[in-house]
Amino acid sequence: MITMKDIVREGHPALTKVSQEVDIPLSHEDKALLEEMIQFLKNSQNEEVAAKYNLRAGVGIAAPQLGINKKLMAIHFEDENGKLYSYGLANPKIVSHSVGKAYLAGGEGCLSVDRQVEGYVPRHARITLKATDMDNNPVNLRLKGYPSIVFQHEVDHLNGIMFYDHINKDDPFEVPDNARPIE
Ligand SMILES: CNC(=O)c1cccc(C)c1Nc1nc(N2CCN(c3ccccc3Cl)CC2)nc(N2CSC[C@H]2C(=O)NC)n1
Ligand code: NI
Repeated sequence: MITMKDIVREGHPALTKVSQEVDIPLSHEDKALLEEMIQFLKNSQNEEVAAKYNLRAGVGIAAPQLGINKKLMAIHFEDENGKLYSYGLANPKIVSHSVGKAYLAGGEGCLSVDRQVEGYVPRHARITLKATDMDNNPVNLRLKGYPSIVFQHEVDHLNGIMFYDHINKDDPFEVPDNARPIE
């Protein structure tokens, strides 16, 4: 099972590299890795399991965070309406996005960053994302709100980008024009 010792932290080269696309259909190894990544997210959100294995809670994780520079990422969470987002994705690509921006009012956290980095992370408000899922099916997702932010955070990891790269250095809490806060 994946635990915090498997997650590389800031300064590890895997986090700033552009990862490689994976072959489709997925190899057994890549599919198994996606399954393990989803299981980690479920474990991290379960109070008992997280306490037992000292896991930090996350709703997304990308293979570079495990030191593996492959374009593989996992997302697992329920939104406020109880809609389940649970995906193991290969070669995700943002194919279109809104002009408008959005940001998490609470800022962003990352399993590979062991410190609080203050500031708003401006991102596209809405995105259309294409990818291949764990069963080798094409996925075409139109996302907005919190899900849109989470998917963008993880796609960034596959391109070697950390959330704080987006924070305005002069004014971390500057609200970009036509940006909306996501509570
Ligand atoms: C510094 N301020 C903050 O962190 C921050 C502060 C306030 C609000 C938000 C909204 C913040 N921001 C933020 N909160 C989260 N979680 C909220 C708690 N939750 C969780 C916790 C416990 C059980 C189950 C669950 Cl579900 C896990 C997820 N996650 C992310 N990110 C950035 S996008 C990828 C995602 C990620 O998984 N990071 C590890 N950001
Ligand atoms: Ni992260």
